[in-house]
Amino acid sequence: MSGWKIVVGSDDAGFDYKEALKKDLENSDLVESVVDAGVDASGHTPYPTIAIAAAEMVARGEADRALLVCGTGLGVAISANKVPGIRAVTAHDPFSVQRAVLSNNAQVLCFGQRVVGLELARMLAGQWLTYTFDESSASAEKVAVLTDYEKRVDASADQATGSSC
Ligand SMILES: O=C[C@H](O)[C@H](O)COP(=O)(O)O
Repeated sequence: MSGWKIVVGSDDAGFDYKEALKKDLENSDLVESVVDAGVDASGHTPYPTIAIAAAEMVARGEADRALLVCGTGLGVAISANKVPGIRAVTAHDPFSVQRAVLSNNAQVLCFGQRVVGLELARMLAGQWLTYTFDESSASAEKVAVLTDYEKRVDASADQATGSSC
């Protein structure tokens, strides 16, 4: 592949880290493009708005991955996980970041600016870029349980509304 297409986003509590991580991503050979879903320096958009917008970009295939920051990394993860097809995690240690991709095929990584040091966050984001989920791994059938569940929920919603497609 030519490089990751990444969308970054944060609320005001994660803005400084989002800016620093965005710069790192823009300078990485492993990254093809970086889109910034906000906020800007004076922005006060609530974290769910930003996280959902970024996760929707991933769900639509406009980005491969999202890197999201709020105060704890929890709110952006909860929000991104509301978007069908998205697996978002908060991870502040190297093993969890690695397994988020290799075990869970998570497309969204979330950090808490009030939780993790900036240099550790930068290092973790750099490592995150080196991992790719192996669709032939034993983990794939476990992740498929999630996608199958989402399909079933979708199908029952369609049935309830009488939609046929
Ligand atoms: O998860 C939420 C985030 O940490 C957010 O940045 C801060 O939210 P709060 O102001 O409601 O604590």
